[in-house]
Amino acid sequence: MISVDEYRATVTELLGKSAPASRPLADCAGLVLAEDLRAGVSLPPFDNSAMDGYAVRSADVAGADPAHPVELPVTEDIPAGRTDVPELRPGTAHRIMTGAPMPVGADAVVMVEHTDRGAGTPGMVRIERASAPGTHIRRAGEDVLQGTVGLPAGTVLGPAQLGLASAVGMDQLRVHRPLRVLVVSTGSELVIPPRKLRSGQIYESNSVMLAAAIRALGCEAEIAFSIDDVTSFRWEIEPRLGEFDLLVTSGGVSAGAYEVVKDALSGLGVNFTKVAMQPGGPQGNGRWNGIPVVTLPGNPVSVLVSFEVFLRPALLTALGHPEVDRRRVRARLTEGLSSPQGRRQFRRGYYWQKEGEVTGEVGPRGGPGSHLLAAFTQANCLIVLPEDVTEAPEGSEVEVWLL
Ligand SMILES: Nc1nc2c(c(=O)[nH]1)N[C@H]1C(S)=C(S)[C@@H](COP(=O)(O)OP(=O)(O)OC[C@H]3O[C@@H](n4cnc5c(N)ncnc54)[C@H](O)[C@@H]3O)O[C@H]1N2
Ligand code: MOO
Repeated sequence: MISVDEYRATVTELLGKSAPASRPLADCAGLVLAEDLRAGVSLPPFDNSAMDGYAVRSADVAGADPAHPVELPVTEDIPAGRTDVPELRPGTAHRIMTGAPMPVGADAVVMVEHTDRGAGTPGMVRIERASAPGTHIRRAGEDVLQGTVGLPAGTVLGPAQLGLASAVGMDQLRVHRPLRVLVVSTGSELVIPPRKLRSGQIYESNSVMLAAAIRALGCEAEIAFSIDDVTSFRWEIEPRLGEFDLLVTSGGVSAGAYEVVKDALSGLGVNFTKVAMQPGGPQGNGRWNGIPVVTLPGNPVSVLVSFEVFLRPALLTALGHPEVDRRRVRARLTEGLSSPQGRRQFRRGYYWQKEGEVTGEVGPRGGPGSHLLAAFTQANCLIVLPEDVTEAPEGSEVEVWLL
């Protein structure tokens, strides 16, 4: 048997790191920047008004207050987007909107609320507040300077990062290309909803879960199925391999008489092994026609736990993520648990933290059985019981991975 950590490292190495590729900005959410992004323009690109109001010379409105307003002629109107902004002559004001370029000659903006909005003498505005130099002006480059690194390589592209990329003029970004994954469920007992079940058949669930988990990381997933027949498995899957960066299968890897994945891929470059964990013991990995293959056991909970323990960190590494682990915390068990000697057990649990308490609590959801999928739907974490632990009493502290 191979250890969890050793197997995780093997799968991570197998997937490697995805090559950089250019993608439209709209398709980059959640992906990782592969190269430094230098700003093509400064932000703001020009001095502009932070308020709707009047651009003035501060000297012209010094001493203005509601009792002693200063009246100035309004000589221009500058909405945002105006590109020909005339100079402000001394003793005049320009009406200006938020985001509009500051005219040369103006050094302050008076908010419209501190004026009569031009409602008095036609063509004039009454300024009722003094304004120090620089008031309500957003300076060119105060956010980002042209030519500097706006986003370093390795940045995870969330809404703010994508917004900044667009703000400095990018329509494409160099990111670690998301992997295209072929997800194959195997089993002659499987039926895809809404077809009718016959006795002895079950509805398929692994491919739905795996595809959702893979897509949630930003990768692409396609689904295929195979009955437990080596010839039809190879016939269905082999011709499609070239379109994908990774093949993930479920089922057909343990010790029975019809282990389609094991029988089809043993000797072709895929190694089958047992990992010292529960669930998720029977595993396989390698290459088929040069394409990385990860074979997961068929039980649905084993599939999801194997994804969390091996595939998720490997895929995140391939995508260039700086952080590949779930957040891990210590929590007190609300119920005693037992675990097989020599295997790392991952139990489904629900974690919560009472207000004011440093250590949270965790209770199991469902037993250790790897067919108990409904219990997983009520879980928000995995409880980790190390290889040397066979009993974890109520009240003891355990490691918890927050999902
Ligand atoms: N003699 C032994 N038997 C088993 C061992 C063992 O070591 N010796 N290991 C057990 C463990 S642990 C697991 S996990 C399973 C893994 O078996 P396989 O990977 O070969 O998976 P299958 O037998 O094909 O399926 C297991 C179980 O899961 C259901 N299944 C499979 N695929 C799907 C799917 N896409 N959607 C929903 N459910 C699925 C399948 O019907 C079986 O009930 O082996 C144990 N046996
Ligand atoms: O190791 Mo199996 O994956 O318990 O269900």
